[in-house]
Amino acid sequence: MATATSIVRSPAALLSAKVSVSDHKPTPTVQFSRFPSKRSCFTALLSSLHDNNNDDDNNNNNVISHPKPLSSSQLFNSVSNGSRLRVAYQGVRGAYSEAAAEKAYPNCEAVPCDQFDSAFQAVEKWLVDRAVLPIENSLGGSIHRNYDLLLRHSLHIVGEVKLAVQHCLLANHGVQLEDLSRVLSHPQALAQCENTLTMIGLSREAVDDTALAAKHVALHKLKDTGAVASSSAAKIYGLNILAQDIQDDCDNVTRFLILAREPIIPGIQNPFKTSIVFSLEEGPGVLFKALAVFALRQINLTKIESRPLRNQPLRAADDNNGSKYFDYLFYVDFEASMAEERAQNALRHLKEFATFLRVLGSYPVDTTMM
Ligand SMILES: O=C(O)C(=O)C[C@]1(C(=O)O)C=C[C@@H](O)C=C1
Repeated sequence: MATATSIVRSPAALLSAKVSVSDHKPTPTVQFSRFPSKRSCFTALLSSLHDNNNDDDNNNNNVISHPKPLSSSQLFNSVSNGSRLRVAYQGVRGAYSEAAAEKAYPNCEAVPCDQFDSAFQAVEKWLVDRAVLPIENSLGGSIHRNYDLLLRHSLHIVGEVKLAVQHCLLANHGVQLEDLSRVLSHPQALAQCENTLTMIGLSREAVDDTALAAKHVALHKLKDTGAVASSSAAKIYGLNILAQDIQDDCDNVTRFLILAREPIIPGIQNPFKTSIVFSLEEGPGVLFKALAVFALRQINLTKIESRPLRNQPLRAADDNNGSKYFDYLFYVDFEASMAEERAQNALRHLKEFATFLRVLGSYPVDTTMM
Protein backbone atom coordinates (compact mmCIF):
# COMPACT_ATOMS: atom_id res chain seq x y z
CA MET A 1 0.00 0.00 0.00
CA ALA A 2 1.22 3.54 -0.74
CA THR A 3 2.85 5.34 2.15
CA ALA A 4 3.05 9.07 2.63
CA THR A 5 6.74 9.13 1.73
CA SER A 6 6.23 7.33 -1.55
CA ILE A 7 3.31 9.59 -2.38
CA VAL A 8 5.43 12.66 -1.78
CA ARG A 9 8.12 11.30 -4.10
CA SER A 10 5.76 10.38 -6.87
CA PRO A 11 2.47 12.13 -6.28
CA ALA A 12 0.98 11.71 -9.73
CA ALA A 13 1.42 7.96 -9.85
CA LEU A 14 0.26 7.39 -6.35
CA LEU A 15 -2.66 9.68 -6.09
CA SER A 16 -4.75 7.23 -8.04
CA ALA A 17 -3.87 4.70 -5.35
CA LYS A 18 -5.46 4.62 -1.94
CA VAL A 19 -3.73 6.98 0.47
CA SER A 20 -2.46 5.37 3.63
CA VAL A 21 -0.35 7.74 5.65
CA SER A 22 1.64 5.45 7.88
CA ASP A 23 5.10 6.94 8.31
CA HIS A 24 4.14 10.37 9.51
CA LYS A 25 5.51 12.38 12.39
CA PRO A 26 3.36 12.17 15.53
CA THR A 27 0.42 14.54 15.27
CA PRO A 28 0.89 17.59 17.45
CA THR A 29 -1.00 17.36 20.70
CA VAL A 30 -3.63 19.93 21.43
CA GLN A 31 -2.40 22.82 23.46
CA PHE A 32 -4.72 24.03 26.11
CA SER A 33 -3.46 27.52 26.16
CA ARG A 34 -5.84 30.29 25.32
CA PHE A 35 -4.97 29.75 21.67
CA PRO A 36 -3.30 26.88 19.88
CA SER A 37 0.27 27.44 18.72
CA LYS A 38 -0.54 27.70 15.01
CA ARG A 39 -2.58 30.86 14.88
CA SER A 40 -5.07 31.08 12.07
CA CYS A 41 -6.02 34.44 10.69
CA PHE A 42 -9.25 34.09 12.67
CA THR A 43 -7.43 33.66 15.96
CA ALA A 44 -5.21 36.60 15.08
CA LEU A 45 -8.34 38.59 14.38
CA LEU A 46 -9.75 37.56 17.74
CA SER A 47 -6.57 38.60 19.51
CA SER A 48 -6.68 42.00 17.94
CA LEU A 49 -10.30 42.27 19.03
CA HIS A 50 -9.37 41.31 22.56
CA ASP A 51 -6.86 44.15 22.74
CA ASN A 52 -9.64 46.59 22.03
CA ASN A 53 -11.51 47.20 25.28
CA ASN A 54 -14.57 48.73 23.70
CA ASP A 55 -17.23 46.00 23.59
CA ASP A 56 -19.97 47.96 21.92
CA ASP A 57 -21.65 45.89 19.20
CA ASN A 58 -22.68 49.00 17.30
CA ASN A 59 -19.54 51.04 17.67
CA ASN A 60 -18.33 52.00 14.22
CA ASN A 61 -15.00 53.24 15.57
CA ASN A 62 -14.21 49.65 16.33
CA VAL A 63 -12.22 49.26 13.13
CA ILE A 64 -11.30 45.68 12.41
CA SER A 65 -8.73 44.87 9.81
CA HIS A 66 -9.91 41.74 8.07
CA PRO A 67 -7.38 39.09 7.21
CA LYS A 68 -6.23 38.96 3.61
CA PRO A 69 -7.72 36.11 1.62
CA LEU A 70 -5.36 33.18 1.83
CA SER A 71 -7.23 31.11 -0.71
CA SER A 72 -10.31 31.48 -2.82
CA SER A 73 -9.77 28.42 -4.99
CA GLN A 74 -12.30 26.44 -2.96
CA LEU A 75 -14.85 27.88 -5.34
CA PHE A 76 -13.22 26.26 -8.33
CA ASN A 77 -12.51 22.79 -9.56
CA SER A 78 -8.95 23.39 -10.55
CA VAL A 79 -5.80 24.48 -8.79
CA SER A 80 -3.71 27.42 -9.96
CA ASN A 81 -1.79 25.38 -12.56
CA GLY A 82 -5.08 24.30 -14.18
CA SER A 83 -4.93 20.71 -12.96
CA ARG A 84 -7.95 19.10 -11.34
CA LEU A 85 -8.51 19.62 -7.65
CA ARG A 86 -7.62 16.51 -5.65
CA VAL A 87 -10.08 15.74 -2.91
CA ALA A 88 -9.45 13.11 -0.23
CA TYR A 89 -12.30 11.05 1.21
CA GLN A 90 -12.40 8.10 3.58
CA GLY A 91 -13.39 4.82 2.02
CA VAL A 92 -13.08 2.99 -1.27
CA ARG A 93 -14.75 3.76 -4.60
CA GLY A 94 -18.52 3.81 -4.28
CA ALA A 95 -18.53 5.16 -0.69
CA TYR A 96 -20.99 7.95 0.08
CA SER A 97 -18.02 10.11 0.96
CA GLU A 98 -16.81 9.83 -2.64
CA ALA A 99 -20.24 11.04 -3.80
CA ALA A 100 -20.00 13.93 -1.31
CA ALA A 101 -16.53 14.87 -2.64
CA GLU A 102 -17.93 14.88 -6.18
CA LYS A 103 -20.95 16.92 -5.12
CA ALA A 104 -18.63 19.50 -3.55
CA TYR A 105 -16.25 19.56 -6.53
CA PRO A 106 -17.93 18.03 -9.62
CA ASN A 107 -14.77 17.63 -11.74
CA CYS A 108 -12.39 16.76 -8.96
CA GLU A 109 -10.07 13.82 -8.69
CA ALA A 110 -11.50 11.97 -5.68
CA VAL A 111 -8.69 10.31 -3.71
CA PRO A 112 -9.61 7.38 -1.44
CA CYS A 113 -8.04 7.19 2.03
CA ASP A 114 -8.23 4.25 4.40
CA GLN A 115 -8.92 6.27 7.56
CA PHE A 116 -10.26 9.72 8.46
CA ASP A 117 -6.86 10.56 9.93
CA SER A 118 -5.15 9.71 6.61
CA ALA A 119 -7.44 12.16 4.82
CA PHE A 120 -6.48 14.95 7.27
CA GLN A 121 -2.81 14.11 6.80
CA ALA A 122 -3.10 13.92 3.01
CA VAL A 123 -4.19 17.60 3.03
CA GLU A 124 -1.55 18.62 5.55
CA LYS A 125 1.20 16.96 3.54
CA TRP A 126 0.05 18.60 0.28
CA LEU A 127 -0.84 15.24 -1.27
CA VAL A 128 -4.32 16.54 -1.97
CA ASP A 129 -6.00 19.95 -2.01
CA ARG A 130 -9.08 19.23 0.10
CA ALA A 131 -10.68 16.56 2.29
CA VAL A 132 -14.41 15.93 2.46
CA LEU A 133 -15.35 14.10 5.65
CA PRO A 134 -18.69 13.23 7.30
CA ILE A 135 -19.51 15.09 10.52
CA GLU A 136 -23.15 14.29 11.26
CA ASN A 137 -26.12 12.34 10.00
CA SER A 138 -29.78 13.18 10.48
CA LEU A 139 -30.55 9.67 11.83
CA GLY A 140 -27.29 8.40 13.31
CA GLY A 141 -26.04 11.66 14.85
CA SER A 142 -22.47 12.91 15.10
CA ILE A 143 -19.34 11.29 13.73
CA HIS A 144 -17.32 11.86 16.91
CA ARG A 145 -14.00 10.77 15.48
CA ASN A 146 -14.00 13.70 13.07
CA TYR A 147 -14.82 16.19 15.83
CA ASP A 148 -11.76 14.94 17.70
CA LEU A 149 -9.58 15.05 14.58
CA LEU A 150 -10.65 18.61 13.76
CA LEU A 151 -8.99 19.71 16.97
CA ARG A 152 -5.95 17.49 16.71
CA HIS A 153 -5.14 18.79 13.22
CA SER A 154 -4.90 22.38 12.09
CA LEU A 155 -7.01 22.32 8.92
CA HIS A 156 -9.74 24.86 8.26
CA ILE A 157 -13.37 24.22 7.40
CA VAL A 158 -14.00 25.97 4.06
CA GLY A 159 -17.40 24.53 3.22
CA GLU A 160 -20.04 21.94 3.92
CA VAL A 161 -21.96 19.56 1.69
CA LYS A 162 -25.18 17.73 2.48
CA LEU A 163 -25.85 14.41 0.81
CA ALA A 164 -29.09 12.40 0.72
CA VAL A 165 -28.09 8.88 1.74
CA GLN A 166 -30.23 6.08 0.31
CA HIS A 167 -29.07 2.68 1.44
CA CYS A 168 -29.54 -0.56 -0.49
CA LEU A 169 -29.25 -4.14 0.69
CA LEU A 170 -26.77 -5.76 -1.68
CA ALA A 171 -25.90 -9.42 -2.27
CA ASN A 172 -24.20 -11.57 -4.88
CA HIS A 173 -26.27 -12.55 -7.90
CA GLY A 174 -28.41 -15.63 -7.20
CA VAL A 175 -28.53 -14.94 -3.45
CA GLN A 176 -32.04 -14.37 -2.03
CA LEU A 177 -33.01 -12.39 1.06
CA GLU A 178 -33.78 -15.62 2.96
CA ASP A 179 -30.23 -16.91 2.28
CA LEU A 180 -28.72 -14.05 4.30
CA SER A 181 -27.87 -14.34 7.97
CA ARG A 182 -25.41 -11.45 8.24
CA VAL A 183 -24.88 -7.98 6.84
CA LEU A 184 -21.71 -5.87 6.64
CA SER A 185 -21.50 -2.09 6.56
CA HIS A 186 -20.17 1.09 8.12
CA PRO A 187 -21.46 1.49 11.72
CA GLN A 188 -23.30 4.72 10.76
CA ALA A 189 -25.05 2.97 7.88
CA LEU A 190 -26.01 0.04 10.14
CA ALA A 191 -27.39 2.51 12.69
CA GLN A 192 -29.37 4.31 9.98
CA CYS A 193 -31.02 0.98 8.97
CA GLU A 194 -31.44 -0.35 12.53
CA ASN A 195 -35.21 -1.02 12.35
CA THR A 196 -35.13 -2.59 8.88
CA LEU A 197 -32.24 -4.90 9.72
CA THR A 198 -33.86 -5.95 13.00
CA MET A 199 -37.09 -6.69 11.14
CA ILE A 200 -35.25 -8.86 8.59
CA GLY A 201 -33.33 -10.51 11.45
CA LEU A 202 -29.77 -10.06 10.15
CA SER A 203 -26.73 -9.98 12.40
CA ARG A 204 -24.52 -6.95 11.82
CA GLU A 205 -20.81 -6.54 11.37
CA ALA A 206 -19.03 -3.21 11.12
CA VAL A 207 -16.40 -2.44 8.49
CA ASP A 208 -14.58 0.79 7.56
CA ASP A 209 -17.03 1.98 4.91
CA THR A 210 -20.15 0.90 3.05
CA ALA A 211 -18.40 0.37 -0.29
CA LEU A 212 -15.73 -1.77 1.37
CA ALA A 213 -18.54 -3.99 2.70
CA ALA A 214 -19.86 -4.38 -0.87
CA LYS A 215 -16.37 -5.08 -2.19
CA HIS A 216 -15.77 -7.74 0.47
CA VAL A 217 -19.06 -9.54 -0.22
CA ALA A 218 -18.31 -9.55 -3.96
CA LEU A 219 -14.63 -10.49 -3.69
CA HIS A 220 -15.29 -13.46 -1.40
CA LYS A 221 -18.46 -14.47 -3.28
CA LEU A 222 -20.31 -14.67 0.05
CA LYS A 223 -23.68 -16.41 -0.07
CA ASP A 224 -24.88 -15.83 3.50
CA THR A 225 -23.71 -12.22 3.85
CA GLY A 226 -25.04 -9.02 2.32
CA ALA A 227 -23.86 -5.41 2.42
CA VAL A 228 -25.60 -2.13 3.19
CA ALA A 229 -24.22 0.30 0.62
CA SER A 230 -25.11 2.64 -2.24
CA SER A 231 -26.52 1.68 -5.63
CA SER A 232 -23.27 2.92 -7.18
CA ALA A 233 -21.32 0.45 -4.99
CA ALA A 234 -23.63 -2.28 -6.36
CA LYS A 235 -22.66 -1.26 -9.91
CA ILE A 236 -18.94 -0.98 -9.21
CA TYR A 237 -18.65 -4.35 -7.44
CA GLY A 238 -21.25 -6.22 -9.55
CA LEU A 239 -23.76 -6.92 -6.79
CA ASN A 240 -27.52 -7.34 -6.96
CA ILE A 241 -29.82 -4.85 -5.21
CA LEU A 242 -32.19 -6.92 -3.00
CA ALA A 243 -33.88 -3.89 -1.40
CA GLN A 244 -33.71 -0.15 -1.90
CA ASP A 245 -34.17 2.76 0.52
CA ILE A 246 -33.76 0.58 3.60
CA GLN A 247 -32.80 3.45 5.94
CA ASP A 248 -35.25 3.97 8.81
CA ASP A 249 -36.40 7.33 7.51
CA CYS A 250 -36.56 8.31 3.85
CA ASP A 251 -35.07 11.70 4.81
CA ASN A 252 -31.57 10.52 5.60
CA VAL A 253 -29.00 13.26 5.15
CA THR A 254 -25.30 13.25 5.99
CA ARG A 255 -23.46 16.55 6.39
CA PHE A 256 -19.82 16.56 5.29
CA LEU A 257 -17.17 19.19 6.01
CA ILE A 258 -14.78 20.45 3.36
CA LEU A 259 -11.32 20.93 4.84
CA ALA A 260 -8.34 22.85 3.47
CA ARG A 261 -4.92 24.05 4.60
CA GLU A 262 -5.99 27.69 4.38
CA PRO A 263 -9.18 29.35 5.63
CA ILE A 264 -11.38 31.24 3.20
CA ILE A 265 -12.13 34.89 3.55
CA PRO A 266 -15.58 35.01 5.15
CA GLY A 267 -18.25 36.73 3.09
CA ILE A 268 -21.63 38.23 3.87
CA GLN A 269 -23.35 37.98 0.48
CA ASN A 270 -24.51 34.37 0.98
CA PRO A 271 -25.62 32.69 4.18
CA PHE A 272 -22.49 31.78 6.13
CA LYS A 273 -21.94 29.52 9.07
CA THR A 274 -19.07 29.54 11.59
CA SER A 275 -17.78 26.53 13.54
CA ILE A 276 -15.89 27.02 16.79
CA VAL A 277 -14.59 24.87 19.64
CA PHE A 278 -14.07 26.07 23.19
CA SER A 279 -13.66 24.92 26.76
CA LEU A 280 -14.85 26.52 29.98
CA GLU A 281 -14.00 26.62 33.64
CA GLU A 282 -16.07 24.34 35.83
CA GLY A 283 -18.93 26.11 37.62
CA PRO A 284 -22.67 26.68 37.68
CA GLY A 285 -24.12 28.43 34.66
CA VAL A 286 -20.89 28.68 32.64
CA LEU A 287 -22.33 26.97 29.56
CA PHE A 288 -25.46 29.10 29.88
CA LYS A 289 -23.24 32.19 29.93
CA ALA A 290 -21.27 30.93 26.92
CA LEU A 291 -24.37 30.34 24.84
CA ALA A 292 -25.81 33.69 25.91
CA VAL A 293 -23.07 35.52 23.94
CA PHE A 294 -24.86 34.30 20.80
CA ALA A 295 -28.44 34.70 22.05
CA LEU A 296 -27.72 38.32 23.05
CA ARG A 297 -26.79 39.09 19.45
CA GLN A 298 -29.63 37.14 17.81
CA ILE A 299 -27.20 34.57 16.43
CA ASN A 300 -28.84 31.21 15.79
CA LEU A 301 -26.97 28.06 16.78
CA THR A 302 -27.32 25.09 14.43
CA LYS A 303 -25.26 22.48 16.29
CA ILE A 304 -23.71 21.90 19.69
CA GLU A 305 -21.59 18.90 20.49
CA SER A 306 -19.55 18.15 23.61
CA ARG A 307 -16.50 15.90 23.62
CA PRO A 308 -14.32 14.87 26.53
CA LEU A 309 -11.11 16.82 26.96
CA ARG A 310 -9.00 13.76 26.43
CA ASN A 311 -5.54 14.78 27.57
CA GLN A 312 -6.67 15.93 30.99
CA PRO A 313 -7.14 13.31 33.68
CA LEU A 314 -10.26 13.17 35.79
CA ARG A 315 -10.00 15.74 38.53
CA ALA A 316 -11.35 15.66 42.03
CA ALA A 317 -14.22 18.11 42.40
CA ASP A 318 -13.47 21.32 44.26
CA ASP A 319 -15.78 20.46 47.12
CA ASN A 320 -13.53 17.48 47.82
CA ASN A 321 -16.39 15.13 48.54
CA GLY A 322 -14.67 12.40 46.59
CA SER A 323 -16.78 12.80 43.44
CA LYS A 324 -15.11 13.11 40.04
CA TYR A 325 -16.19 15.10 37.08
CA PHE A 326 -15.30 15.30 33.42
CA ASP A 327 -13.95 18.23 31.44
CA TYR A 328 -15.47 18.94 28.06
CA LEU A 329 -14.82 20.69 24.80
CA PHE A 330 -17.85 22.32 23.20
CA TYR A 331 -18.18 22.44 19.43
CA VAL A 332 -20.70 25.03 18.26
CA ASP A 333 -21.92 25.94 14.78
CA PHE A 334 -23.67 29.29 14.46
CA GLU A 335 -25.41 31.05 11.62
CA ALA A 336 -23.22 34.09 11.03
CA SER A 337 -20.08 34.94 9.12
CA MET A 338 -16.87 36.01 10.85
CA ALA A 339 -17.11 39.07 8.60
CA GLU A 340 -20.12 40.19 10.64
CA GLU A 341 -19.48 42.44 13.59
CA ARG A 342 -22.02 40.63 15.78
CA ALA A 343 -20.07 37.36 15.30
CA GLN A 344 -16.76 39.06 16.09
CA ASN A 345 -18.26 40.64 19.19
CA ALA A 346 -19.84 37.36 20.31
CA LEU A 347 -16.47 35.62 20.12
CA ARG A 348 -14.67 38.49 21.84
CA HIS A 349 -17.23 38.20 24.62
CA LEU A 350 -16.83 34.40 24.80
CA LYS A 351 -13.07 34.74 24.88
CA GLU A 352 -13.34 36.77 28.12
CA PHE A 353 -14.17 33.61 30.06
CA ALA A 354 -13.41 30.63 27.79
CA THR A 355 -10.25 28.77 28.77
CA PHE A 356 -9.65 27.83 25.14
CA LEU A 357 -11.21 29.02 21.88
CA ARG A 358 -10.51 28.18 18.26
CA VAL A 359 -12.41 29.14 15.13
CA LEU A 360 -12.51 26.06 12.92
CA GLY A 361 -13.88 27.91 9.91
CA SER A 362 -16.40 30.39 8.54
CA TYR A 363 -17.95 29.04 5.37
CA PRO A 364 -20.98 29.16 3.06
CA VAL A 365 -24.03 27.14 4.15
CA ASP A 366 -25.00 24.30 1.80
CA THR A 367 -28.56 25.34 1.02
CA THR A 368 -29.22 22.51 -1.45
CA MET A 369 -31.18 20.40 1.04
CA MET A 370 -33.11 22.91 3.16
O1 LIG B 1 -19.25 4.32 4.47
C1 LIG B 1 -19.41 5.21 3.63
O2 LIG B 1 -19.82 5.02 2.49
C2 LIG B 1 -19.13 6.58 4.03
O3 LIG B 1 -18.94 7.41 3.20
C3 LIG B 1 -19.14 6.93 5.50
C4 LIG B 1 -20.49 7.38 6.00
C5 LIG B 1 -20.35 7.96 7.45
O4 LIG B 1 -19.29 7.96 8.03
O5 LIG B 1 -21.38 8.42 7.98
C6 LIG B 1 -21.03 8.45 5.16
C7 LIG B 1 -22.34 8.58 4.91
C8 LIG B 1 -23.34 7.68 5.51
O6 LIG B 1 -23.84 8.36 6.63
C9 LIG B 1 -22.75 6.41 5.95
C10 LIG B 1 -21.43 6.26 6.11
